[in-house]
Amino acid sequence: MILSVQDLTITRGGIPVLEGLNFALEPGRALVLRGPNGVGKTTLLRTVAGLQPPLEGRVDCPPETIAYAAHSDGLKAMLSVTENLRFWADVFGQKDISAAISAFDLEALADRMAGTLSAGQKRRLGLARLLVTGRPIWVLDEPTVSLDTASVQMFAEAVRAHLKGGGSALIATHIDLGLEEADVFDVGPFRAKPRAAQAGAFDEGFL
Ligand SMILES: Nc1ncnc2c1ncn2[C@@H]1O[C@H](COP(=O)(O)OP(=O)(O)OP(=O)(O)O)[C@@H](O)[C@H]1O
Repeated sequence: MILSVQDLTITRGGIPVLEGLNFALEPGRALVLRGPNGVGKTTLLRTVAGLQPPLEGRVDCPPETIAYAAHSDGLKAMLSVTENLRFWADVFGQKDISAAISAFDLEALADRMAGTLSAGQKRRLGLARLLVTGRPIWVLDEPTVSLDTASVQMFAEAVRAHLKGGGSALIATHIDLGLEEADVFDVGPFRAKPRAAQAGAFDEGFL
């Protein structure tokens, strides 16, 4: 499944933030989004994931092919690690959670309630969820926040395995993931020129 973005202009709070974006992401490829704080990377990922419409242009890719991991982990605090993964596997119609547990070294934590995990352990569990979605296109917003060096490598290995299996990944990050095979797209030059705010901003619900 190819993700294609054409002549995209995106808004936040009704104000255009990035414009004239064009890129494609093919199976087996990773694309790292770079750009300074506040430039619009999160807004771009939300638009690609179908959570908000673009102001102009289009995203060609069925939203049901995308697994989106936002800043927040979205874990169920009162469920165990295993129960969290089973829950998400059920949502996505998948059966096997063992690969997700081993890819993110969660065996020793399998019976712990998610709410009792450390920040980095929660992040590992949040990322392990990607593996139980069965979805080919991963759209990831700052996936390595709270991760130590070994866990960043673990994450990079999981992405690499996903690419080898024909998946793809669009990742906004400020750090070096050690994914030499990834392409890099600096969105900084695509800052939108000032325009009047659009009426009826729709994204306040995401605050
Ligand atoms: N509800 C809102 N109303 C108005 N402006 C907003 C709203 N939410 C975010 N913004 C602004 O939209 C711009 C784009 O934000 P976004 O989160 O997409 O940036 P980012 O590139 O992901 O930043 P970072 O690297 O800090 O995560 C920022 O300047 C931000 O202040």
